[in-house]
Amino acid sequence: MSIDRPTTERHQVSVEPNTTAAAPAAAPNAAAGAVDHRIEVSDLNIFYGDFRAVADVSMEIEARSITALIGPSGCGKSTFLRSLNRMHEVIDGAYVQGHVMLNGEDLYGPGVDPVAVRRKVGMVFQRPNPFPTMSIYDNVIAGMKLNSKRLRKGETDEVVERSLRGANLWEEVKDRLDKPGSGLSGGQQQRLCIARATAVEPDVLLMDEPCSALDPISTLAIEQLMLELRERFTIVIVTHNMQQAARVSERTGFFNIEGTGKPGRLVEIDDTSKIFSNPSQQATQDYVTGRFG
Ligand SMILES: Nc1ncnc2c1ncn2[C@@H]1O[C@H](COP(=O)(O)OP(=O)(O)OP(=O)(O)O)[C@@H](O)[C@H]1O
Repeated sequence: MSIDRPTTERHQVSVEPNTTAAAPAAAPNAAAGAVDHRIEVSDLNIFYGDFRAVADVSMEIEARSITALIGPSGCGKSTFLRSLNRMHEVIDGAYVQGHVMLNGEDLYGPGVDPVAVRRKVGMVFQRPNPFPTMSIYDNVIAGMKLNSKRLRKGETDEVVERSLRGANLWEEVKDRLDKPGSGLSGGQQQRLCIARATAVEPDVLLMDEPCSALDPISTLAIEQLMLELRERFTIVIVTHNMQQAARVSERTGFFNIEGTGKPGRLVEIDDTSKIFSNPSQQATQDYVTGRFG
């Protein structure tokens, strides 16, 4: 889409799901009575003007787990992901019909402020996009500043350290926090973007092909980080890399498209191990075994 295209990364045949990522029966650290950050999407249709890009999606996204969205190019994965924090609305003429519930609140309900939605539902993009001239420190607190709260230095120091530690970046940058974020490697920049997204303590983290611009070592670091972050956040990731979906996610949703000009649809969503070994739908089987896409 006009949103970033994937690079050369393509899915492979014969993907072995990583059973170590198997879904815990209950959210790992969901305290009794705590609000769980589960998402319920019902009858969601997403339009760019007259064009319906995504049709009739209903799904439940489990709290504090990783849900991967896979499917061929143009089937609407990024569009759907962006609709989960109303990010698609930055495109003129884009709108949705349907409901996205988070913590019992409809993110599309009357009077709901999209900026408030994006505070609860953070996003990490395909290409690391730290503010280039801003220091590492200021990058981390950029979102908090936008939220307009006046912050004391002691407070921000604490947030910066906590967020960078949480993104497994602290040790690498603690001695150069005043240097520009653009001076970091691609993988470090992506971890900086994750620190920035988590600094505002969102409930949900959306990741749109977060590793597709990274080398294998940095990819591994981000995947490891995702497994740690799922203890605290509900994570939804779009990926073209089926091994990645199998390695990190507990649930996988397969989207498909019948042809050019047709809307993308959710074919099925299930436990990742089932999607890759014994999916319910033939189209899913064909896709995960590399017969098309
Ligand atoms: N800004 C836009 N205006 C109009 N149509 C758009 C826009 N962005 C995306 N689309 C269309 O919406 C459909 C879904 O695109 P989307 O990028 O969400 O699919 P995708 O599955 O994420 O694709 P890819 O894997 O190639 O990134 C496509 O037909 C695309 O051309």
